[in-house]
Amino acid sequence: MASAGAPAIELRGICKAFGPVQANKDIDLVVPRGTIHGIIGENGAGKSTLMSILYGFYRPDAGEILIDGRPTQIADSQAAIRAGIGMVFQHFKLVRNFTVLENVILGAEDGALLRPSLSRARGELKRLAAEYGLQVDPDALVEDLSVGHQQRVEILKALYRRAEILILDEPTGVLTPAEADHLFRILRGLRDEGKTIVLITHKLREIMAATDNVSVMRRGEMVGSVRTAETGPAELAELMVGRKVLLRVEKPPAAPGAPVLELRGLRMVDAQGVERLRGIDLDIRAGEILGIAGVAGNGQTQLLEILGGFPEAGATLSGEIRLKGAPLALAGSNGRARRAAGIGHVPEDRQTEGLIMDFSAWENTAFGYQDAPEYNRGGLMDHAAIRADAADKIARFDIRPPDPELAAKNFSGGNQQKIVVAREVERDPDLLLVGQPTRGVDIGAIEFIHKRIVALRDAGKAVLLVSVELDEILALSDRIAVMFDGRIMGERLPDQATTGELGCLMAGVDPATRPEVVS
Ligand SMILES: Nc1ncnc2c1ncn2[C@@H]1O[C@H](COP(=O)(O)OP(=O)(O)OP(=O)(O)O)[C@@H](O)[C@H]1O
Repeated sequence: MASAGAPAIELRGICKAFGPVQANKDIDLVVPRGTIHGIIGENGAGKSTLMSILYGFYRPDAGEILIDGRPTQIADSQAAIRAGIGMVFQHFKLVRNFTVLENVILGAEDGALLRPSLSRARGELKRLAAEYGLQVDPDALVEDLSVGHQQRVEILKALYRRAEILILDEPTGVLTPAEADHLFRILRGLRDEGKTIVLITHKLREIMAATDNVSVMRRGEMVGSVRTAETGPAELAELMVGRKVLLRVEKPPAAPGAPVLELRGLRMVDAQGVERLRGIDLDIRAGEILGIAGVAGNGQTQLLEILGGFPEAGATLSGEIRLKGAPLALAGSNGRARRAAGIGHVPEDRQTEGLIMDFSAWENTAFGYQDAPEYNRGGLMDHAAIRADAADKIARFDIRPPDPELAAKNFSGGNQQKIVVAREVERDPDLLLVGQPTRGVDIGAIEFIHKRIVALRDAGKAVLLVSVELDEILALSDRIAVMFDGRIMGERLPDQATTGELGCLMAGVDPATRPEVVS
């Protein structure tokens, strides 16, 4: 039995070090039952480490965990599940070629895939889905589901295991705005049923909209817990970063010059014969930021990959790309050749495309630019020069920990992103391609990355920005193009576009022809 009135979670004096890095220092945290509790903090502040301790992935070096008032040892994730704790990770842990039902029961029951238990499980899954608004077809293969639906499966998996506490790590990073709204409705529903939710996010908007209380971490320490109703974004930002943060982008009006990138009739058919780009015409001028808005999966990824010089294997391309008036090869190119031509590229997925995760930070800062004269001496790569350059970038971008020898995989997500941005922006490219530049990045670093992108524009460079964050598109872009189903649905100026209008274009509806759909 739970002690009446005891908090769902209480952490006392939790400490955890990774070598010299003290990821959690003497952390206390109280999460009352039946509440949504936000955890915020800069990249590398120790949020994921703390939640991984609660979920049994790491053993703390010191400290105590109480669940419902009872001291509880959580040696592994099975123990966490027994204690009623479920976790939804940033990168889902589903088996892609299994059905929803198979994924939900996998590991939850003895003899998991036996028929009788399968039919019982199906009934239970349907009940949970109906009760919490988590509709999803039990027989669909996970690989055929949208990201939002895959996340529902993760939540259903936790509920099926009778989780009373649900931890979500950056759950909206991969969702569309509509999917994110739906998720928060679900979380409020779960809270109202008495469940306890812990939400890690970098988005203060989500903290303000969805949480009851919020705790702030900085550099491994817990610096404060407050009731959400009694605080605001500016105060939270300051607590997180330890200084005032501008929550908007300051930029002078653009002064566009000659076209840097010209696309004419760019088409791409993938190896399965699906037409992903259906004739893209775009111009980007020197000194301007063109933002491409759109729901993920409408061709933005393919566009960036082609421009960046690594189109999907087996794709057929046609059309024309010109960089400063000179034609660029469509296929048969590569990222190094594109970079040498003056195209910098911050890919959408830093882990698979932006970094080599097992390589050190210093090696990664040269990735794609190995041929640069300053990195080579006497026909050999000059490791000392690359290391010195990396140390300089680490200092100027405040990458933490400031250790050039650390493998990319051992940096937190936001610091990994800074390594990629530092490498590409510092090269002063004529055209910078940026995909989701601030995904998983804290607000201090967002401010910094946005400033660097604007500075590049002000130095007369062209920027192509792809982001699923409409706020980011609106804040940074000088012009906005909306992509839907492999086409440009329309172009708008940011100060003339409403989010309703952009939302319509993102859903494939042109408000110019159907004005009744824009409120
Ligand atoms: N397995 C590991 N080995 C070495 N260092 C690690 C490991 N896991 C985390 N760290 C370090 O511990 C610190 C805390 O990382 P953690 O991932 O908990 O931060 P976070 O607050 O979740 O960051 P982010 O918002 O970027 O996800 C960081 O300095 C990170 O580099």
